[in-house]
Amino acid sequence: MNKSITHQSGLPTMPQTLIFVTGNANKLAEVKAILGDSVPSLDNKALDLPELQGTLEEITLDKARRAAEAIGGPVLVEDTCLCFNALNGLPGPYVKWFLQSLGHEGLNNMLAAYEDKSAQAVCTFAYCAGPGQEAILFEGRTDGKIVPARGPANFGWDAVFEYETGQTYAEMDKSFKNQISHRSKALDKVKAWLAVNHK
Ligand SMILES: O=P(O)(O)OP(=O)(O)OP(=O)(O)OC[C@H]1O[C@@H](n2cnc3c(O)ncnc32)[C@H](O)[C@@H]1O
Ligand SMILES: [Mg+2]
Repeated sequence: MNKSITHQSGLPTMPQTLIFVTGNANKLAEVKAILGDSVPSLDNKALDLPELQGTLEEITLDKARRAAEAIGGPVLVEDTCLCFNALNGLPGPYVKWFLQSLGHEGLNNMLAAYEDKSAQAVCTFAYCAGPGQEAILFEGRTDGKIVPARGPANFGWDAVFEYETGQTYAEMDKSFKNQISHRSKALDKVKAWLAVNHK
């Protein structure tokens, strides 16, 4: 079994609306585009939840727990990491703060001392059925490399993450990004799980 998905059999089906808690409008747009009508009861709430420091699993589980407490019902959250292989996975879950402080150029400069510019984009969704319930994780990873910024700069580090096609995420058609991205790989697993467990 894929260790990033923890299936819980025998869970009751839950007819309530599932709330995707994110303060990030770009994430929301991609999630809607990828899921389409496959999860008809999905709604959104923009909360900027405090995020624990730790491994990406710990951070996402804690985020889901806090979101379920805030919403009082079933929630979906996700945390996105950008992991530089030369830096043993850093900045990882802290990329938001590195990007905010250093910009695209700074992210490139972090790798100036290394020949290895390879990186992984990692998306971890967590589903939590409600306050006090254990969350379930769904992970997707896409390999790429860090390059000087190319393409529109309106979504995070899209402009510095180059995929194997030679395009950065920012240079791609949105629909192509949504076929190969870390987020779409994680959402494939979410979709399959929700189809069985959340009707
Ligand atoms: O409310 P939440 O969902 O937490 O939204 P956020 O923007 O705070 O997102 P994260 O905590 O997951 O931080 C991830 C950082 O990576 C950025 N990011 C997320 N997904 C991305 C993607 O597909 N392409 C480029 N940048 C992305 C995002 O803008 C943040 O700077
Ligand atoms: Mg966040």
